[in-house]
Formats: sequence, structure tokens, C-alpha cells
Amino acid sequence: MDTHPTEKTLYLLEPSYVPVAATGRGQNIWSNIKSRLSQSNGAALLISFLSKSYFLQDSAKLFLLGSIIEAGRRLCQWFLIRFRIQYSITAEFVQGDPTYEWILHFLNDQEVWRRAREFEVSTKSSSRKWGITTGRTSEFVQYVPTYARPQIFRWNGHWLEITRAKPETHFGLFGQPVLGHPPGLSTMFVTVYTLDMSVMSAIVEEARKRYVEVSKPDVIIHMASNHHGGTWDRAKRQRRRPFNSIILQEGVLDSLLQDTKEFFKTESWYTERGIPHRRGYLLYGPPGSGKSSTICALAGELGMEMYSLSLASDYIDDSYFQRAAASMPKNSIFVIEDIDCVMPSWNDTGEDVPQMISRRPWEIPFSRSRVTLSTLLNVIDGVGSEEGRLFFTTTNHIDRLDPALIRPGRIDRKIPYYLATKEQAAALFMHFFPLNSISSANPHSDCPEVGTLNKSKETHEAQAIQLSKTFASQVPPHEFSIADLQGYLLRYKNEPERAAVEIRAWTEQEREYKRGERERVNKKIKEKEKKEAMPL
Ligand SMILES: Nc1ncnc2c1ncn2[C@@H]1O[C@H](COP(=O)(O)OP(=O)(O)OP(=O)(O)O)[C@@H](O)[C@H]1O
Repeated sequence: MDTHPTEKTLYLLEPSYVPVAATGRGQNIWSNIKSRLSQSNGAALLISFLSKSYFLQDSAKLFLLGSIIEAGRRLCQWFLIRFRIQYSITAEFVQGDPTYEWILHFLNDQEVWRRAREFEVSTKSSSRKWGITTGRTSEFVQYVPTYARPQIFRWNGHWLEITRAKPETHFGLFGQPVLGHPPGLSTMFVTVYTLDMSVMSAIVEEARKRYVEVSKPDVIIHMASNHHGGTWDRAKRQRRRPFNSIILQEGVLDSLLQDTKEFFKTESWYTERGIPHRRGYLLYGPPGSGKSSTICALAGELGMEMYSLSLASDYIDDSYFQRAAASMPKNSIFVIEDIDCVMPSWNDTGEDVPQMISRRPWEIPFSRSRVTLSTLLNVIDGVGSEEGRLFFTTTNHIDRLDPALIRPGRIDRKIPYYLATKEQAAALFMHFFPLNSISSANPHSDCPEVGTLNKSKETHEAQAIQLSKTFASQVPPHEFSIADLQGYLLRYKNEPERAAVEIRAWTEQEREYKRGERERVNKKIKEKEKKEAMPL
């Protein structure tokens, strides 16, 4: 039986819409191939179909061309990557590390972001000082580039490429972004086209120097993040506070400054004797007496940055605390607030201690830290931490501290803070109203002391001293904090005379208010005790 299709069958199977007008060499080739391969039925049919379908032929050519182009592109990419690996150095800067801040500031200085096209707009005060400020709103806002497109610029004769990776976003089951889930950390990649590693270190050093220079008028306070466990990715700047604006008992501030300076000068002394180069201070006393302000002023005076966390924060646990302590750079001040919240671990005591505890019913309950005493002691003893560490701890309740915590070697100096004395009240007044403000202020006609002063035309200095004495004489010692008095004086910013006279009425009013508060708390405690005493 003849299995070859006849000429007639072939034409019958050919689609009628295929044009058959093509002639010449191409057609001859196709005819040859067709005649050779038309040994089998299927192949013959296919060849016949292809030879007539110019649409398929063009598609095949396009496919071939596309494949060649794609292969070329991939090859170029491959070569580019190999070139980059061979002839460039890339450094990664991760948010939360101080170097990330330095490099951001440096890039901002270089105006690298000028050509960026995608920005996040943020108010100036709420984020770090970088980003582009333009136009009329520059006072208030800045434009922070958000995208990952590389930026190229030249620095000291080298080409640098910057890529900023977006923080990782978390997606739900159906690909929707999860609201409320903390975003990841931003990362910055800096690539330098050179084989010389010293160029990269020169960039980082330059970035650090510029950052330190620009930060001079401020104190930078890094705070532990409640999003990224154990990282310091939140920072705020505070204007440097004049050291003499802190009003303490005579000699306290000077000796503290002396002590800290001495500590940094004597690193080799510590090393030679095998003593860890670390110094710890405990500032204790009532709220608003100036503990945090002292540390801040000291940081400004020493030109150091602060890393501050409160052990009362519910997101700080043992591992968080250890990581945060370990990731702090050398020559910075570590501030651990509210150490009285730390208790021996549950296992150590074997007790079931609730989150809010109170030893006696009349004591205000305080929260228990998630950091255990043993971890705190380990961190203070320097486990996983840098040498050259100056740390400050603060508490309002020294009586609640474990003796192990404040033994010498862990806490080297304990500095008490008190409610305001008369001398402090007078000094605060003088600080609030310097001499020129007294001379330019309007005399208050209802004030006999002031009236006398103005009539007798005493010197401004004597006038100021007299007013401060009047003020201090009306402040009962050890009853109000400096923060309380500061709050009062703020009401009379331009009226020193009134401030000096009306303090008496204010103290009465405050006493009355505090008495009322105490009574309210006592009543609540009694009600609670009564309820507890009632049979169920
Ligand atoms: N001794 C002081 N000298 C100057 N200012 C002070 C002093 N004490 C308090 N202040 C002022 O009172 C405010 C609160 O002070 P600060 O935060 O330092 O108190 P604190 O003792 O750390 O309080 P807390 O124990 O509640 O943290 C600050 O604005 C500060 O300017």
C-alpha cells in the first residue's frame, strides 16, 4: 500500500489562506527539504505547512533574534558582575549602627540625592538631619529618598555607587502588606571602583569626622528601638546644655566632670593592672531633681553620644538588653534608667511575682522589668561589651536595689539628688533671670521689695540678688523639685518681680493640691484593703 501522500492530498491539507505566491531561491530550498523529508506522512504534512506559513517563519526568526539578544544581555550582566567583584569594594551599612548615620550624613553633604525621583516627606524635627530641604517649606520638612535605584558620584577622584535597600515589608497570606508589623531595617551599600581598601576606610573616616563636626552643638541620644530587638535605630538631637545650667550642691558637678575625664585619660593604667576599663555611676533621688539633665550636660561637655534605655520598658528583655549593650560603640555613654525595676529572676526566687508588684499596700506599685538581675549584673560586669565604657544608672528608689548591684566595682560612684534647697532655688532664679532681664523688666507696682529697689537705683546685680533671695525665702526646702520650680518660673518668663512675689501663693496652692492627692491615694488603698478583708 502506498503510504506517501499524493500531490493531491498535500494540497487538500494545506490551509487555503496561506499565500503561495513566494518564488525564488527560498522556495526552492523549502521544496528540496520537503521532497527529502516527505518520506513519512506527518513530516511531509508539517514541512508543507511550514513552507507555506510565512507567519510562522517570521515568528521563528524573531524568537531566534530575541534569544540571541537575551543571551547577550545576560553575558554582559555576567561580565559586569565579574568586573564589579574584581575591581570594586562594596561596604554595607545597616540602620541602627552608628556608621549608618555617618554615611547618610556624608552622602547628604555630597548632595548625592539631588537626582533622586522618589521621596518620603518627613518633618525635620522627627527624623535625623538628612535628606533634601528645598524651597519654602525647607524650614519644616525634608525629602528623604526612599528607593533602591543606584546613585553614582565622584569623590576624591573615585567613582562611588550608592544603593539604598528598602526595609523589608511583611506580607499576609494574600500578598497584602501586614499593617502594624514593624518594618525591617534599611541598608545602604556603598561601592567604590578601586582595588585599594584604604579608599573605603578613608570614606568612612571622612563621614565620621563630618558627622562629629556637625553634631558638635548637639548631644545625640540613641534610644533602643521597640521594633528591631537590640538595635539603636532611634536617635534624637538635643541642643547642648551649658554645664553650669545644672544646679546641684556645690562641687558635685565639677567632681563628676573631673572623674569622667580622668577615666578616659587612664586607659593604660587600667590595662596594666588588669582592671576592666569601665566606670559606673548611680544617680539616685526624687523625680525632677536633675539626674537625666546631668548626664545629658555631661555628654555635651565630653563631646560623647548617649545610648539610653529604660529597664521599665516592656519590650526590653534579657536577650534584647544584652544585644543592645554589645552593639554600643566605644567612647559613648550608656544610660540605664529605672534599674529599680529589675528583680532576681523567677527561677532564682521561686516566687510567682506579678508584673506590677508592691511590697506594702501603701507603696505605689511599680512595674517589674523583663530583664533579670543576673543579666543586668553580667552586662555591667562587661560580658559582651566594649572596654572604655562609661555607664550611668538612675533610680528614684535606691532602697529597692539589690546590694549586689551597687557594690563597688559595679557602681563606682553613687550621687544623691535631693528636692530643692533654698540655695538651689536662688540659683535657679538667677539662671532664669540674668542681670539684663532684671534691668529691662517692668517693675511690679504691687511689690514693695521691688519698688524700694527701683527707687534707690541699686545696681542691677544687687537687684537680681535681692529678687532671688526674696524668691528663695518663700520656697520651703526639700519640698519641691527643681522641675516643679522651673515649671512655676516658666509662667513668668518676663516678669521676675512677679515671679519672686507670687511664689508664696503658689507653694500654698501646690501643698493643697499634693495633700488632696495623698488623701485620694490613701482612700483608694483603704477601700482596696476593705474589699480584700471582706469574706467571699
Ligand atoms: N538640678 C537641676 N538643675 C537644673 N535643671 C533641673 C534640675 N533638676 C531638674 N531640672 C529641670 O527639670 C526637668 C526634669 O529634670 P530631669 O529629667 O533631669 O529629672 P530627673 O531627676 O532625671 O527625673 P526622673 O527621675 O523623673 O527621670 C528638666 O527640664 C531640667 O531642666
